Amino acid sequence: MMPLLFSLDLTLPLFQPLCDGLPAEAGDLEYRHFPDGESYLRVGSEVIGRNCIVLADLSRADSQFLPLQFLAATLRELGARSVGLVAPYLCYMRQDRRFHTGEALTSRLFARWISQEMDWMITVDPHLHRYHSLAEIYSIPTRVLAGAPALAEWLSRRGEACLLVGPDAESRQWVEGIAAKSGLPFIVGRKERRGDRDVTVKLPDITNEQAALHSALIVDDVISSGHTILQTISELKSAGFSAIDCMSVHGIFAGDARQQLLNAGLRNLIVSNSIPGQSPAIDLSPLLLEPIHEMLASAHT
Ligand SMILES: O=P(O)(O)OC[C@H]1O[C@H](OP(=O)(O)OP(=O)(O)O)[C@H](O)[C@@H]1O
Repeated sequence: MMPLLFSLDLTLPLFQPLCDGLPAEAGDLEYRHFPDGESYLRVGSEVIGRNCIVLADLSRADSQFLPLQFLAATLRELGARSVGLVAPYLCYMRQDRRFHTGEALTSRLFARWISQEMDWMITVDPHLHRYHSLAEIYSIPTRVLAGAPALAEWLSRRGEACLLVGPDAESRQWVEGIAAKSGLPFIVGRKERRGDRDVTVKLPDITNEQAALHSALIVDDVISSGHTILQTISELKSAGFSAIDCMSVHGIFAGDARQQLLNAGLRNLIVSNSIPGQSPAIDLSPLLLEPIHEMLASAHT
């Protein structure tokens, strides 16, 4: 029997491609709020003995997490055979240690709560910095997919020579992967973060050959406040680059970050459809289909 695909938001750009591609039956879910703001959920589909997949946008997790947990727990109570989570963007990964005494280790707490309600989880390029794998904090089977091949494919379709630029050491993995596929040169900068919106990015010396390209493409995993990219744009402008683009797997764009980046002279802002509402150029659904099948198969064994 086909799996059931549920989401609290049926307008998520990945919902229909996953329904069609898996294929999966769209789960019938009523989700609304009571006048006091509390969530009301009612599952209309018969879920007994069925594999259920929940597609979730976690880019605004503080309002999205509780209804997600209500949904997963309800599917389980109603007799679902398994409940798996597809969270293309995985939130709460940046507080991966106590930087100051007494801080909440939110990455670990979030992972514990998700692991209590879900049987498995698939995500794309989670911010793994001081953790080496999700298994350090998630106790359920997880699968991490790399967005870089999809980014590289977009780049090869565009066919414009450019210098690939990673703003910080963490971005090296994506920039290097894309450079290997495209044969384009790359550099990686050094970032110092002093606060949420207080970062400095310093790029290494740029060779004459690299500068002669005039076109640069900044590659990063996630854009939040946009300050990492703003700093990188400023460095590239000082080095004489006239066409600056930015490509990121996850475009969160907190506040007016998107507009600030465009005002700073960014030519194109290329993001995937992991998060709704950003005119995505890169479709992640082809990446997700096979891993979801594999998770469903292993949930049976
Ligand atoms: O748009 P912004 O608000 O600048 O945030 C996005 C940046 O933050 C993350 O790294 P972070 O600076 O958290 O570094 P980390 O690898 O030390 O966690 C991420 O890799 C981006 O580079």
